[in-house]
Amino acid sequence: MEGIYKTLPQHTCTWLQGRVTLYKYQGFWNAQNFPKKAILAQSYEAQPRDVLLCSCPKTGTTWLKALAFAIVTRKKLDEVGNSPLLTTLPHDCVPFLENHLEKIKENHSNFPILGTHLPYSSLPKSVIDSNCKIVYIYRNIKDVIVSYYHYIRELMKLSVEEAPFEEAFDEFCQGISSFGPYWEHILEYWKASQERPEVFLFMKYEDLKKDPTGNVKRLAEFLGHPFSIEEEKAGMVENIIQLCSFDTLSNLEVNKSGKYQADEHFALEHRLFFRKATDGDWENYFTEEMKDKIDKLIDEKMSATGLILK
Ligand SMILES: Nc1ncnc2c1ncn2[C@@H]1O[C@H](COP(=O)(O)OS(=O)(=O)O)[C@@H](OP(=O)(O)O)[C@H]1O
Repeated sequence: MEGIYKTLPQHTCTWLQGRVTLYKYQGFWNAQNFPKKAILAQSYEAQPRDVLLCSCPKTGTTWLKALAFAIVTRKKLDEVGNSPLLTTLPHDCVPFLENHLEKIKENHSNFPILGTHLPYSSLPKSVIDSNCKIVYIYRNIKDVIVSYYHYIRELMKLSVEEAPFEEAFDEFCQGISSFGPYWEHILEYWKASQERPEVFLFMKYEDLKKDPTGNVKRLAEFLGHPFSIEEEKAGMVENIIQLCSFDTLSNLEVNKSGKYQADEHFALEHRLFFRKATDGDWENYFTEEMKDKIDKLIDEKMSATGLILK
């Protein structure tokens, strides 16, 4: 299993000065150690009450995990101010299936919610067979590209001058990015949601920003933990929104320092999960030509879905 990546199509990222090579495994690009992680994750025996929070990187995963965790654990706390989210990175509250299978299994009876960036076609078969609920979050592709660019650039310790954005953009448009092609990742989940709408909730990062109250209530209902009238009157929805907001989370000591141990070889700083969280940051990076190119690409790939990624 160790050497499986050697047989796969590969691409060395020139914009990262050759420091990263991605491999195409089961139709999606990823790091060298991914096939091993995916195969392990696919051995997971899901239970019908499991809920998966699924996403491509940089689309709102951290935020969605925080919200789901706060919603599901709220009754165990005297007040929101005691939440583990104040002292724990959201990715450690809701672990990734592909990174922390053992931890998920240990804690499963207390908290059956897990996160994953796995494409739909790579999910454990048991997730489909058990009809597990799936929340899928996606985001405007242009802001995803900018977010991804800075995230990987910082991981590789390169400055903006050392990592040309134009090349990163071109690569992303070719579908070459971690868990990319981005549109294929969305399309697989979207198609599955057309076949089994009852187990899917699609959420959009920008919608969550525009209407946090409506979307958090929708999420809570889908997770099977709707807010009671008393809770709503007591401001529980707003408290959770506030707790999970970018301002709160990004200013916590735990999220400013500390390292996330993605696996036994790889750790990254918590702060890299929190950058700017603004909509439309892409306007500071895209030329008119880039905007036209990506709009055309997305029209081509997504027009049949009705999902808006621009
Ligand atoms: N609480 C909260 N609210 C709103 N936005 C948030 C929040 N937490 C993180 N972010 C922003 O989400 C972007 C990171 O995406 P992900 O969480 O999907 O990244 S990852 O896949 O977990 O690596 C990244 O976006 P950019 O700032 O545009 O880079 C983060 O800043």
